[in-house]
Amino acid sequence: MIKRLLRFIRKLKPKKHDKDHPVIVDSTDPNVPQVNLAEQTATSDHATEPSGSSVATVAPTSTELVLWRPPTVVVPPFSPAPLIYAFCSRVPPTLVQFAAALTLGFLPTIAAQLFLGQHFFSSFLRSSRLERDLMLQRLQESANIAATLRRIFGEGFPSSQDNNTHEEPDHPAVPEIRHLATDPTLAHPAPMQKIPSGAYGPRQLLAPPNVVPMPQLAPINIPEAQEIRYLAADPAFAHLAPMQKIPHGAYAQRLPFASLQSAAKQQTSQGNTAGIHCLAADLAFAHLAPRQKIPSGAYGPRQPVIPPASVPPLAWSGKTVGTFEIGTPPVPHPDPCVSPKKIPRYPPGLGFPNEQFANIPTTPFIPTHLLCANEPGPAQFPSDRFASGAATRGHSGGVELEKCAPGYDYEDADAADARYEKYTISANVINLQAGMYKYKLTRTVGRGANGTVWLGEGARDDAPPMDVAIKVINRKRFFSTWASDKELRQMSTKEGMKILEQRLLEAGGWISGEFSAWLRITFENHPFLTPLIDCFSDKNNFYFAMRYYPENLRLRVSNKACPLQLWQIRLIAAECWLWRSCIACASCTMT
Ligand SMILES: Nc1ncnc2c1ncn2[C@@H]1O[C@H](COP(=O)(O)OP(=O)(O)OP(=O)(O)O)[C@@H](O)[C@H]1O
Repeated sequence: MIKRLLRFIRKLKPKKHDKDHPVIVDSTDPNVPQVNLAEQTATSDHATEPSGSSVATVAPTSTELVLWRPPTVVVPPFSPAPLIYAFCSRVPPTLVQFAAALTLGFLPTIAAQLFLGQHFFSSFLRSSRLERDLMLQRLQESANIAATLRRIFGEGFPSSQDNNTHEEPDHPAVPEIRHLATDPTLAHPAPMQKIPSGAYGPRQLLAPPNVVPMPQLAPINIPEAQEIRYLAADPAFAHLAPMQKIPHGAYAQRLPFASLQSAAKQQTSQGNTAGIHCLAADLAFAHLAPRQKIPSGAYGPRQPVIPPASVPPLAWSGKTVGTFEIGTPPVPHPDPCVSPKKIPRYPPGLGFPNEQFANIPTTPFIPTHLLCANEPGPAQFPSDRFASGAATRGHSGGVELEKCAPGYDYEDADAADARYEKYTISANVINLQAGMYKYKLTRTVGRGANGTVWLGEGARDDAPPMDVAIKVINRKRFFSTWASDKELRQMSTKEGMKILEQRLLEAGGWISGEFSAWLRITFENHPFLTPLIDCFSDKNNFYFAMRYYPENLRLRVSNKACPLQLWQIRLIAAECWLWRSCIACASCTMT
């Protein structure tokens, strides 16, 4: 009796569904997304019936691997189902479907499967719609990143179509998900990847990937934010790099961009640069989120990586960079035994040089005061510092710098250490000496809104030379960009002087702001912005010395000797974009 019962139950058991079997989709069901239907019908061989019930033979796609598929049945063409649907429009469609299946002669169990399947299918689709919205949002962010990339790298940057072909070939996730699902050591990610149990058969141990073994290195404590870089640069995991670049927790919360932005602002105000890195990585790889939910540690502890010999040292002559880094590494002092040069606390003051500029009138307008970060505001600013009568006109086109106001000892200022001392030009090389440092400026490398950047070699007696870029801001030219010609011409009047005083304060405030922002960047080891090495001034110019970068991003990308991968560029672009979007807030806390 029991045996007969078992045989009967076995008979009732549904047949294992076959991926080649057709799927019944009901286009009248509001829970079935029309997009999917359209895609399926467009890409598959199918017979559509007038009622909207269609039978589609769908080739499995990468998305289907994570989709739960309802049990499948074959619906013969010209089935009476449409008629039944038409007459029973008041009955819930799933029940109608159940009845229809029975009418068509299906076993009750299969009909029931269809009924249940419909429920599962619709509830799954609801969650999948969320995924799709998320995906759309991520795509939008990707588009923004792509726009940033194009802004940085110009039109030479591959379009999004090229991106897809490089980064996401047809079905890159399929073997990966299979591996994860079948690998017992990684079985724990499976539930998060929505892979139904047994979807890929019994889980089997995979052979280890064929990679060069890593030399055994002492484990080091790598901050979370760098994990992504190490993982991708690690030869043992290089095969995972195109798909697996997710730092720990990056997707714990999937943040929309606005939240990312405010989180970045918060991290910035706390000086947490590692946090910003993490957020940037989240942004850069968010498009992978729906498919990539691999918890940290899934691939064992990360190891530091010795850079390939082909990676050239970036800037410091005679020095190699210790690890393969994408962003701005902290600038090492040329000689670790020598304590870094003290950077002046305040920017040098704003004055007028004894130099000829056609647009500057000869009326005496002689500021004698050095502007500092703690300068009093305009109301308390001593108006007598413009010693209109005291100026001596050295020549027809310019004004001379007056001596410092009595009581103001320039030598006492922090900037005094680094003050310009010698300035000679020989054989097209400009020699500068500022404190213990000597600089040889050989050529200009760029021009910005406020000054010119020179390439130079910086040296001090007790340390090896280093490449530096020196931004030279000419005082007079700089000030003339703050005060209009008309305002400068009015300086003989009291009102005109007031305006100029205001302009002078604004200009000094800008220099002070630039200076304090740079100091903060330097002392906080900012990940994306270059630190200040030295800062000094003379009566003509302000000098800001920083590390010299022989390549800009565009050149770096096209450098064939040490090419950047698309994901690295993507990360850099995300960092730029995120940083740019919150720099306004950052600068208000910087200055
Ligand atoms: N550290 C550096 N190493 C190499 N080249 C540099 C460096 N800094 C600047 N340059 C070059 O000099 C150009 C001008 O730089 P600068 O910082 O003056 O630009 P900017 O930000 O437009 O100026 P500003 O800050 O006055 O608005 C850059 O476009 C770049 O080509």
